[in-house]
Amino acid sequence: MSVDLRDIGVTLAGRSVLQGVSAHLAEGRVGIVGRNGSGKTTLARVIAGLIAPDSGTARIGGIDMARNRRAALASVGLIFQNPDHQIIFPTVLEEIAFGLTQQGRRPGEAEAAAQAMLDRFSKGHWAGAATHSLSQGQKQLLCLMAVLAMRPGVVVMDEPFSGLDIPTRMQLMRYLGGIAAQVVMVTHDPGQLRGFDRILWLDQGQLVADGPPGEVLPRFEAQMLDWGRLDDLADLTD
Ligand SMILES: Nc1ncnc2c1ncn2[C@@H]1O[C@H](COP(=O)(O)OP(=O)(O)OP(=O)(O)O)[C@@H](O)[C@H]1O
Repeated sequence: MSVDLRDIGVTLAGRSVLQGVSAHLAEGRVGIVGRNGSGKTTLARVIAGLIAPDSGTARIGGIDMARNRRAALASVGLIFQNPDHQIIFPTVLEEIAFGLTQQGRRPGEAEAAAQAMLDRFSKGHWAGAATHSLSQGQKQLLCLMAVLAMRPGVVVMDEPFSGLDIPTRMQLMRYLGGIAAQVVMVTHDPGQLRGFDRILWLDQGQLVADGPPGEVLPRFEAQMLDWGRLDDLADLTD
């Protein structure tokens, strides 16, 4: 799988949020970093097909999102920053099985695959649990399991680990390390990008660096620490 972004521009509510973002992403693990409001979530949504760019083209696996949206969407899964925006079913098993039936699997088969995904994370006992009764972190894990169960070619994740405890995070990172899908992950934590192949650094809607983690992350961290040392918070707002 690959994600091809050419000269992407996005304007939201009259404000330019992304400008001239171009990158051909063929690497297995791609991280997106940048300050609050730099456009990371917007870019993740463009890649996942939730936002059509105002200019430029986005292709997934060679398919132009604007021309064949259905085919492009079939190969990409998005894990939202806020799980409450993603969960729609009353029970955990239904939530995971739904996507699988949408892919054409029979209900019994979908439920068996959903149960297998739960077991994979030692959460088999969650099957009948009410989704609204889960904690935020548990909901986040549920969303991850639901998307991963569909085996998308590209998984786009927006701060997927923020609510997870350390053992669950480690378990999930190990799992992600082993899946065949291309992973595109937005995070504020460079520590989560160990082992990644490529990092995109966004600032004020533009790509300011694009390269291997060893090159991009030390510069990013140094810049963030420099800005963090400023006492005047007004200097930090855009
Ligand atoms: N629906 C919207 N309408 C108007 N402006 C928006 C909308 N969504 C995002 N923006 C603006 O676009 C800019 C980029 O937002 P985005 O959520 O992509 O940033 P981000 O890098 O993901 O931030 P964070 O790290 O805080 O999650 C921000 O200035 C934000 O206010």
